[in-house]
Amino acid sequence: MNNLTVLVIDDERNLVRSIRFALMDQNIEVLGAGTAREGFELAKSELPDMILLDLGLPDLSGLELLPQLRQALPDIPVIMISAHGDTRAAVKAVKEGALDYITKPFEWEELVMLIRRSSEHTHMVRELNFHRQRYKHTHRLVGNSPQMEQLCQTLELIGRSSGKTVLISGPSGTGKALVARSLHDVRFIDAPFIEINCAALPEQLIEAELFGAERGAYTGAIQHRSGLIALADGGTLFLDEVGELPLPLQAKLLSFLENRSYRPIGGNREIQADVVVMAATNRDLKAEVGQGNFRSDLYYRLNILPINAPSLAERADDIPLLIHHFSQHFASQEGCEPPIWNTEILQLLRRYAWPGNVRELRNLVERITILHPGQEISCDFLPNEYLEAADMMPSTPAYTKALEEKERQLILDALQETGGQKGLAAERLGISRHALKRRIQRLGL
Ligand SMILES: Nc1ncnc2c1ncn2[C@@H]1O[C@H](COP(=O)(O)OP(=O)(O)OP(=O)(O)O)[C@@H](O)[C@H]1O
Repeated sequence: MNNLTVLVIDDERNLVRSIRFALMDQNIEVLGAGTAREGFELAKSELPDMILLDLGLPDLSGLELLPQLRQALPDIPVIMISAHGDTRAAVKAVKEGALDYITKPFEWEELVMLIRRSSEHTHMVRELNFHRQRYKHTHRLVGNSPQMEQLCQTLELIGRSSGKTVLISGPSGTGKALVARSLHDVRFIDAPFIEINCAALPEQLIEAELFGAERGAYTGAIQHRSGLIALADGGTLFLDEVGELPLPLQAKLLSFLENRSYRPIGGNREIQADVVVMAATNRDLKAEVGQGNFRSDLYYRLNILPINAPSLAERADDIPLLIHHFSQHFASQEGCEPPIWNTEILQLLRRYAWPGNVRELRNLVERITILHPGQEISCDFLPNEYLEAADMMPSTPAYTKALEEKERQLILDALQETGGQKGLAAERLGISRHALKRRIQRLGL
């Protein structure tokens, strides 16, 4: 772990000393304060990575100091220290903004785990805030890998240009629709964003949807119908899956892109529309041109400002951040606690190939958040296909061995401390009994 600084606000000097001693070999520096006032001043001057705050202090109670700390230093997580029988107050503190609580006397491993978790949490929150500040308009796109930074920069540049035609390419589920929406947000404050999926409707309907139709233009057209281009006037028209557009309509779209005017079905006058056209495709349009499925003139007309949405495997560095983001999102949607993903599973998911890209990741996180709220998530929670696929991926043997060794030691310690009682040991490790059994078998213990 990198150097961390923890401020312990507790009037038991011995406790501060033993925490300092216990955390020494973890590279964690411990500062101590015996009163609320002293703690508050030290927190402001030293800006520790987290604060351990006792509920009972001589001047103010921990519950009284907590809101002051949250207000002055909202980025620093606070973990409450409670004595036995004081759980109710600790739970109240968590409701009022503390990240967690720990009960005296501590289990040192539990304390280290709590500190580690909360430091990861803070790190993620800071990363997300930093990213959102940097690219104000593209804040919907989560990720801070070099690929995403590059993408956000490109979006800011194109969004501020006067370019009116953009082609967004990339595999399915990489966020092309989100890219289009972010680009729209860079350029417009309050303008329509109109979307159509070219693969979802038959040819005749797409034509009527896009260009509109005059009354009596075809059977069933009993009144004049405005098209989506008219609705998008002054804003953006987003053509999703443009590669699926039938050839006759490709010609009509090309004519619109060239003249920025069109004729509704059955109409005899040209209508002007000031529209930014963003088209997205998961096909290789150039290859489609070669095969005669896509008009080359339309391809070149669309491809003036190309944007490439990278696959998730290409930007695996973003996976932990995306998992954190979606866990928070679904937990707040469901009104539950987000699950806690352990390091092992994050490593495994970084190595997985993600054929369904961010959409697949989002679905996985949704499922796990709903089924296992607030739980610590290890690889045992993953469907088999992930384990099998990740097993096939190369990982360094030294890494795998070190991980196994660590796991073996943790399990042996837990079993020894609980006199070999598997149920208790599993509880101590924060995993299910079944998961513990599987690991014992796998590690040949
Ligand atoms: N960088 C990202 N940050 C946050 N959410 C993302 C990101 N990329 C994609 N998503 C989410 O993943 C899901 C799929 O994204 P989207 O529909 O934009 O992909 P797409 O490339 O347009 O897919 P398709 O080609 O299948 O239409 C959406 O729920 C979207 O919100």
